[in-house]
Amino acid sequence: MRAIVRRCAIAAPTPSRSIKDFRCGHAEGLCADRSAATSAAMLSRLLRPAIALALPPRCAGCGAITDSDHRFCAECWGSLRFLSPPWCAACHRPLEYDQGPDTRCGPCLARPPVHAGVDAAVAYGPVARTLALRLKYGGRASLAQTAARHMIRHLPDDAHLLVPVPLHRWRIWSRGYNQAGLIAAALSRESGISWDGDLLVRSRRTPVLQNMGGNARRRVVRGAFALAPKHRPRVAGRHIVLVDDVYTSGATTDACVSTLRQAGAERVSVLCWARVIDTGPD
Ligand SMILES: O=P(O)(O)OC[C@H]1O[C@@H](O)[C@H](O)[C@@H]1O
Repeated sequence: MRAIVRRCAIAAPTPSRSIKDFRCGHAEGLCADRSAATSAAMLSRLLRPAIALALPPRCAGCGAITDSDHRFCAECWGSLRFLSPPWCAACHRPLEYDQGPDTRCGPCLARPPVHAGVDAAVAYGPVARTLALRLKYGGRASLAQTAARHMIRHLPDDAHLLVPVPLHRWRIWSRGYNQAGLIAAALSRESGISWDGDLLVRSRRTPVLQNMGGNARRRVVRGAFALAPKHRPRVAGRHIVLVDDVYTSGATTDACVSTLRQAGAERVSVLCWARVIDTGPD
């Protein structure tokens, strides 16, 4: 886990900012004209009190007014389950009690994972779900930063590159953004580690996974991801952190991890906002 959180005042290297990022307000730090940037900063300083009055910071869970941005109210905060050890040595699924550092859970013993660990800030529950839905379907881009601030403590120290789980281009077209890309960009700003949202692509459309069991999910996402040969040098021999909003069965991230490993990535860790913990068998 990340011992020291590095914070950057300016945007981290973003080799692949695309139009969707600009639409979502992620263009800070890109202003070429210095005086324009200064004027914009002054205007923003002047308008801040009025904006704070009209649009006060709100809890990401229930919408109650909070004292600052990216906070939860006391009730929602208290209901979040932050994930930490004891957990399975391979997939970090929480264990009921500490059974030693090398203990693996049943699913990891039955099928050794392709990833180098799965971490999530919180267990999937009502508040975690609300944040994820508002970010994904409600256009609340700033919630990516709220999520990232809680995910960063799980960022591996030796991570080289953050790669979001991609959406198919038609889904980007209809939604206007990739929620995983927004989280990766926010994590990049907070940690200083670069992200690349164009490297991995969803090369074919996949149905919405809701109401599907793990096996069905695996079937529909198998072979759905690709990495162009020209991008291989970016991942070869690297420790990649794959970023997503929600981890349910792991079908989506496993398919992405396999693609990245086939492209030469040395290790691929998974980092999500929320993880569904009690997934039963199919
Ligand atoms: O593949 P699993 O982990 O089952 O489901 C999680 C995926 O399903 C989507 O809604 C999420 O955004 C995430 O990409």
